[in-house]
Amino acid sequence: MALYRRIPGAIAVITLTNPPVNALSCTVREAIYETVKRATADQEVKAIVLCGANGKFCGGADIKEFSREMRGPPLVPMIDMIEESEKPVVAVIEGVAFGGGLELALGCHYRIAHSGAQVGLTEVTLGLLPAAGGTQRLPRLIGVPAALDIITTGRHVSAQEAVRLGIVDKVTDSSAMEEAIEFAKTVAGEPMGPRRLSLWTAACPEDLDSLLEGALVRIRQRSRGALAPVACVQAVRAAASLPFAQGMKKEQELMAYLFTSGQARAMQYCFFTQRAAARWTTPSGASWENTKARPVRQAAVIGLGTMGKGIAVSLSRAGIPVIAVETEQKRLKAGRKAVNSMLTRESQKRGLAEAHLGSISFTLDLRKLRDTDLVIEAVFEDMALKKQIFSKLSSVCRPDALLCTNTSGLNIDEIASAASRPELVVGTHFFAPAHVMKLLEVVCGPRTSPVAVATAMQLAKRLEKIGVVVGNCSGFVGNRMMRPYTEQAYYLLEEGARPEEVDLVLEEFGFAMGIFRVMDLSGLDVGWRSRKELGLTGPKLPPGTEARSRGGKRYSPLPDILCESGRLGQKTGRGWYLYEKERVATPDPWLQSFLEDYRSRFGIQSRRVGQDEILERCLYSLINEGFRILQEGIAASPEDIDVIYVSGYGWPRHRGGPMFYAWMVGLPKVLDKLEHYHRTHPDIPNLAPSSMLRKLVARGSPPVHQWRALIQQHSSQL
Ligand SMILES: CC(C)(COP(=O)(O)OP(=O)(O)OC[C@H]1O[C@@H](n2cnc3c(N)ncnc32)[C@H](O)[C@@H]1OP(=O)(O)O)[C@@H](O)C(=O)NCCC(=O)NCCSC(=O)/C=C/CCCCCCCCCCCCC(=O)O
Repeated sequence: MALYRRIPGAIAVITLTNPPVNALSCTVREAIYETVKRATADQEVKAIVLCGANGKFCGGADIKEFSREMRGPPLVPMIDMIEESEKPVVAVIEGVAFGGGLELALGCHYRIAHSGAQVGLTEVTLGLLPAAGGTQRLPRLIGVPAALDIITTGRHVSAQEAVRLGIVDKVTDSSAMEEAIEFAKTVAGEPMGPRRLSLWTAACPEDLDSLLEGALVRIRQRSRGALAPVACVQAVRAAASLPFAQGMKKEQELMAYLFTSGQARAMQYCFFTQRAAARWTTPSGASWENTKARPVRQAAVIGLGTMGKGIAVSLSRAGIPVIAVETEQKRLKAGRKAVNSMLTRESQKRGLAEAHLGSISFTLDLRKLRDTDLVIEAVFEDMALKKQIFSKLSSVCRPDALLCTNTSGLNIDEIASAASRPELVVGTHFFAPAHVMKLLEVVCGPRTSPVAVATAMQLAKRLEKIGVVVGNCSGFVGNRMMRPYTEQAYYLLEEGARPEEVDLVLEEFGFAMGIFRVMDLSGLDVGWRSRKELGLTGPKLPPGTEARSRGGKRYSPLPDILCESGRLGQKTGRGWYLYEKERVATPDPWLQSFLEDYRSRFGIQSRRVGQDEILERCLYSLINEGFRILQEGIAASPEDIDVIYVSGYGWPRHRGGPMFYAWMVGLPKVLDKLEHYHRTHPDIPNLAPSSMLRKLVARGSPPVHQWRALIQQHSSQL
């Protein structure tokens, strides 16, 4: 709703009241209409102040309403009505003014912001465009180049930048409300014509075409295949070249197109699932609601390799004092130097005073950890070493200290077995670079206690990461699903495809990088080491093992051969591609002839592999593993899997995540294709459709949010 009150000085104050973010729901829109009409009709009122309850102006349109039939007054005429008011309307921007919230403020004649506020036209992040006049008013207010950036990226703009750009008229450190009331009194009675943005012309650079073309190039690099940012560019072009009314018509047309696109649906699904991941539960009945996290006042990180450094920086940035431990003086010194320079860069980038960072001390002495609340071990992926550390930690740390292991796939339960308090051992799978990447898989072993899960999830929140609770299995959720995906990519090469063909298909799907470019970037030796560890290649491989088969299943030795010949990816200048100029991947003629030799050595008839087959085999095998993960209870819901893939594995947001994508494609189609590919490749068990997929198809392919109920009938590892 919107509350109306009249205050001394002939001012009407209208307060949007719809917790938690004062979204513009049907009821709120109705109330705005009514209260603005009341204020404009009231002879005693000379000016109107529009604000939001609880220190937040407005979080925009109510996103939940987008999936229902639209009811109530639309936003556009409501904002027009405000702009047309003869009495000045002053928006008080505290907290946030996002999406429709900022568009509402742009319809007001003045905007006063608190210094801590943020504004933005965030619709593009939801697969939409600012269709309540935002694409037409913002360019008129601040010029086409700045508006284009804000509209196509959806980025959050600080109050300081907003006043610099001219989005808001004034910023204050004290009460924005009081400031606005006093200001409203001074402009009461003035003509409002010059303040109506719809009557302005957008300041436009001479070479509009090259500005817009440049934006499209950046969009293609950042979010290939996404429709919304491209539509945003078209709408801004209309603002630059058409009268307001025609620009608004274009905005509405583009919105109608986006609104009904699957992409908007997928991105709104991502918005809600990301928030839902914080509401974790386990089948034992423990949940975010009934389990209290332990306070973390001091933390420690063991190991200052790539991951340890990033984790230490993340903790410090969250204001948590950290003790960083290494085993050798030389490594400690190098780690300290690297961490300190990362922190300096961080504080410069974020404008943080060093005082806001948690202090980091560096030591070789594990005994210094006796008072820490939480330890994150981040040494190499070596089970024996990790167990040794956990055994030592048990004797050094307080009995209630939480012991976390940063591993990308090792057995948490086995690590916990080395600790005297296995219930306080939890896996924290950070993603590299750990101070940048948003995802944190919180891995529960069978003995992990609810309080350990709650504390790790609370930590994720403090680190501004998206924590997702997962069960314990090799690779957990994310890396486990990557295996069948990468294996398919190798098999496709064996059968006739080239790395650049596979990558192109995946990049056109929306991944920033295809799988072969990703492998080259992270180093082919990462996977090689783990395959050697598993005895799939290298010295542990039993003599006489067939080159292309392991345990009766198809195996591709391609990546092993590449590693053996020193092609480890970007770092060695060659991998699946050639890197003559640093980081630029070029198809390598050597690889092409190597693949031809390989195929003839093993009698493989090379064929042209179509784009559909590349996409389906790679993605459906990954999705199929996702269904197995659900079946085994390693993930609590399909939504959790999707959050992991979108926030940690570069899955395009406009495709919603693998499980959502499967549903959008149609579960019967996914099943049908998997059956077909499994018939053609019976030696690839990953292609055999999972029973969960079959079950969902048999139940009529219910929407993703209904799967959880079906899954709960299976056993859970969480
Ligand atoms: C920064 C935030 C605002 C707050 O962050 P934080 O404090 O961390 O809290 P959160 O956990 O994120 O959120 C708290 C809960 O609030 C829920 N929430 C947040 N924002 C919204 C919202 N806008 N609507 C609904 N619910 C919201 C959130 O889910 C949390 O609840 P829960 O935990 O999940 O239960 C942060 O929340 C944030 O960033 N929010 C989103 C801000 C945003 O992006 N806003 C833009 C929204 S879109 C918009 O405004 C569009 C405007 C123009 C629309 C014009 C008209 C549309 C209809 C036209 C149709 C025409 C097509 C016709 C087709 C045809 O022809 O058929």
